[in-house]
Amino acid sequence: MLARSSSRWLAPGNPGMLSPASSQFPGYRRAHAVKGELYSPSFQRKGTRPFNEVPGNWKTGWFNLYHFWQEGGFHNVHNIMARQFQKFGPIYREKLGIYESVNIINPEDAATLFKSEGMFPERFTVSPWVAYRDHRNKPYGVLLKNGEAWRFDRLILNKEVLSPQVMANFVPLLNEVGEDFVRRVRVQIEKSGRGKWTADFTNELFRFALESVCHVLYGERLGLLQDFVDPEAQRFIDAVSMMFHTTSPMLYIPVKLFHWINSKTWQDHVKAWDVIFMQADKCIQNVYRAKEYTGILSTLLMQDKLPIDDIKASVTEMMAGGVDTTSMTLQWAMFELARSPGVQEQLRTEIFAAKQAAQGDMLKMLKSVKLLKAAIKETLRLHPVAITLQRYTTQEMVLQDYCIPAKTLVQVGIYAMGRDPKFFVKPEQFNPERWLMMETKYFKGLGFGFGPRQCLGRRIAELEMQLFLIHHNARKQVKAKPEWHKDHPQLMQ
Ligand code: HEM
Repeated sequence: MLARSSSRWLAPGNPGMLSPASSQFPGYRRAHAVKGELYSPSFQRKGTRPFNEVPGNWKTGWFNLYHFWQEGGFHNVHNIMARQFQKFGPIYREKLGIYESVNIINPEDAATLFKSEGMFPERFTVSPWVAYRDHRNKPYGVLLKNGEAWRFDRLILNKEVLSPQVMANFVPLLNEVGEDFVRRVRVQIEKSGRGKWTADFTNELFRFALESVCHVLYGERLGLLQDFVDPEAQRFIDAVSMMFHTTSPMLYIPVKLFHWINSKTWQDHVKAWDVIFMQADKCIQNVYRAKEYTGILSTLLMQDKLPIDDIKASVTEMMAGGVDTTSMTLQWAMFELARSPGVQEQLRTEIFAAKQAAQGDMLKMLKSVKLLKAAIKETLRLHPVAITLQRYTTQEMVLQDYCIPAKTLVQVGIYAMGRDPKFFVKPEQFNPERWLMMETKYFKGLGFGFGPRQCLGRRIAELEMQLFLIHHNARKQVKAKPEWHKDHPQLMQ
């Protein structure tokens, strides 16, 4: 049940967000590190070491890719990367298939990178996602755009999706779904007559997450928390999983090749995106019919600041991005809490006190659950949705004394950083309090990315997870069986 999600959103190894060929936007040239001719390898600032001396295996891309797949490839990328940092130190250069990058782990280096990212930060290109849109002639949303076009859309979307002013609109919508989920679990437990409920919890949480994100996007309930689930909605969930699943094999090899030979992976990828776009389109059509304000989509449509096709593209991306991200994080949070009964007890005490003080005012309550927020941060430290954050350097910079040319793909290994004792004391321990006490959190809490290109759905995700965990932990503590996991070592990986 708690196997690492095969559908990680945005990792390097996990595809991440991507950039289309942005040559369509004048004045903005797509940065791409792969092509050696974009920089001079001999570039070097005084007193620093040249780029070609960065340690790592970056001379044999195809050989490395072969080894990468042998070691479990995409599904093991987090461990492979942590090992590479141990082998080469805090910076290494690698080439996998056609992609080359410089990988860093040190928070100070992450700060150097992000502080210089400029107005148009750009991530790793997830070529299969772009290839699908080009194949079906669909517009890119904010996830896939770059340059001026990205910034224009992003600033408008930020106001409706990320700004503190709109949070109050989301709380009742997400609260309702969180309450319903917990109610459903209790009903199922009672119905079973055994005091427990056996279910495919991953899928239950997928349904919860899709229900939540759709409620804020479309102001509509899909009815996914009922016993009978619309098969179309389940198809959407399966399609999101399939879309991620088929992305990884096509990451480091030119997608054109898969397309050209019409491989099964490419066919499945196209089918998955077709279902995602079709379902999103259906939801969008329903909002057109609604008469009153309902959710983010209708606000964007009423404002009329973005072309309808661009709104649809970004809303579709948000719908697809809002499923396995929050659901997997919640699953990991519950796993960590279950094996740390002391922390769970503290959380319950905090939630109980906040509830008493807030007297039904959810917004007020959310302001006073610091440990809960820290627990989510701690979950993302140990189990980040994205294994790395990526940026193309906008200028020459020095990292760990090495000169890194402009337009180089640099990946911040946030999974490896989160588990390194140099940056976190006793990193293997789930200890949310570290986020409340730590003197410096400088560039360490990067689960949602950083800067103007950080996760657009961050506030929605945070609220959704906080409200879920509030309802999940709102009951009086039933004495937990301590250290049950010792009997289940396979769950400890
Ligand atoms: C636990 C939940 C989530 C995590 C950990 C997460 C993490 C991330 C990360 C790391 C990025 C890349 C940021 C960067 O490069 O600096 C990202 C981007 C993005 N996320 Fe999330 N995400 C989550 C949930 C969501 C949800 C619920 C939505 C939609 C409502 C969403 C929509 C997006 C979009 C559209 C982008 C691309 C933004 C852009 O390129 O401008 N995410 N997310």
